[in-house]
Amino acid sequence: MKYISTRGGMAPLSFSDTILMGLAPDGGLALPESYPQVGRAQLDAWRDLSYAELAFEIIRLFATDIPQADLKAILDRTYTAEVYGSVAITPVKRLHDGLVILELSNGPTLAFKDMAMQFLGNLFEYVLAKKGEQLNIVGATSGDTGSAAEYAMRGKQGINVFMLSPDGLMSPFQRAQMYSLQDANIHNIAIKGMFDDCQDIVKAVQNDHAFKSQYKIGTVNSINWARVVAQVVYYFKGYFNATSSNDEQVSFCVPSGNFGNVCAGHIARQMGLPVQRLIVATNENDVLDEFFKTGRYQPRGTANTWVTSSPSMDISKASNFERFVFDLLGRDGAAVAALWAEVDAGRGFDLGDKLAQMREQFGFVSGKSSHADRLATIRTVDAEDQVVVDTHTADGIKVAREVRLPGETIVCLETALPAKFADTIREALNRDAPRPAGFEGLEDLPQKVTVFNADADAVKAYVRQALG
Ligand SMILES: Cc1ncc(COP(=O)(O)O)c(C=O)c1O
Ligand SMILES: N[C@@H](CCOP(=O)(O)O)C(=O)O
Repeated sequence: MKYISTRGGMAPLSFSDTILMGLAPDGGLALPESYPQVGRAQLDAWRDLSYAELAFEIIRLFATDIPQADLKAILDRTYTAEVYGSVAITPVKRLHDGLVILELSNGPTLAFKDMAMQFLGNLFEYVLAKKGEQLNIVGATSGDTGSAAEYAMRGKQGINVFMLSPDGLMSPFQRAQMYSLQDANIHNIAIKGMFDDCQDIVKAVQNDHAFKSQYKIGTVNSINWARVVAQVVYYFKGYFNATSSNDEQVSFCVPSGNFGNVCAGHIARQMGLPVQRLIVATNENDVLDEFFKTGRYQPRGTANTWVTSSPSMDISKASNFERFVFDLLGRDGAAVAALWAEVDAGRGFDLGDKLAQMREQFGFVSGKSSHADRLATIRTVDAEDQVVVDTHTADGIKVAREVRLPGETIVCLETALPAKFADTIREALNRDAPRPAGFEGLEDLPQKVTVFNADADAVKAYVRQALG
């Protein structure tokens, strides 16, 4: 399997080279030349596999340059009950009205990011050792990618992490999770701005080809194909867990910001997983909801991106959306490059003529949620089902209930645990969120962070100095 760029300007690359590359040299994102097709016989054979076995069956279709025994060993040591709290890895629970919650947040940092990031940490270690190389990651987070990456990469040989986060905008728990790490290979940089400013800096660093090659810069954001492919696995597992036969169809409702999670769902559907609809749920930052309702894609600047109580989705420029548009446009890289030139010029674009195709061929629908909706959903799920959900998962449940069709099975992706967003849970329920063992006193630990303006050159100077 070889990888190409969404902007059409990259010679095909192997899986291992793709995951070390980050952004493609033409500024696009990597995708496989085609999606492997999974038929009924394969689904039947996969239904009862363990999570690690299923991950192996799926990822080996994409990671064709890694010897199978090595890939299997990496996956066996990644998806364990010790790391994810149970042998099920991603159990499901059913709400009284039949909605299914797919638990993705039982990993070390209490968010769905651990599902792919733990794999990426082990994969980087393996690939770097084979190639005798090192990697310096410059990443961006709105709250959860950062801690998941730092926990997955801390102490790893040949890897340094420089993680940019929006200064003062993450929850106190999220800040403490990242900034309390004192490992020598972890560098936290708070940017005076929002997540989109951080991600713009990451892309500017990636697009400085001389700097990128001199300092061996890589990514852990969903820019990195390995993140997306590892997320494809839990759509298959969620489907098997939520159904009793491969004759059934399900829909997935996905709290969305950078579009990486639902992009993995789109790829699972393209591979042949029986997915009826992919429901994109946004918070008040509703650029994606606007797109799926009107076809108009108009990313907003920092001044028009709101600080909300589902802060990890405070994103107005969804990186992975480009991967979906590439498929929507029949994989025409030149057309994608032209659309993103419009985006870079601040004009956005209009694909209103493709609305029917988005719904019928690709199964996408969307909805949005507000602070009041979030609080109401947290309260009703607690009262009716005795389950406390986090603010982002609540956005998904709200939208799923709003758009659900008669008889439709909707799997709502749980993207974080409520302990990470304690203030809003207290506001909704008038009591504290349950806090998993091991996180007592987290916010009282000493913190280490450097603050910069949203300036790519300042970040590059910091990286240069830190690497000596
Ligand atoms: C808790 C939580 N929910 C939802 C999202 C949105 O996911 P995505 O950016 O993959 O769309 C994020 C951030 O990515 C998150 O951290
Ligand atoms: N919500 C994310 C934003 C970055 O998303 P990614 O999937 O591209 O890493 C976060 O928590 O940082």
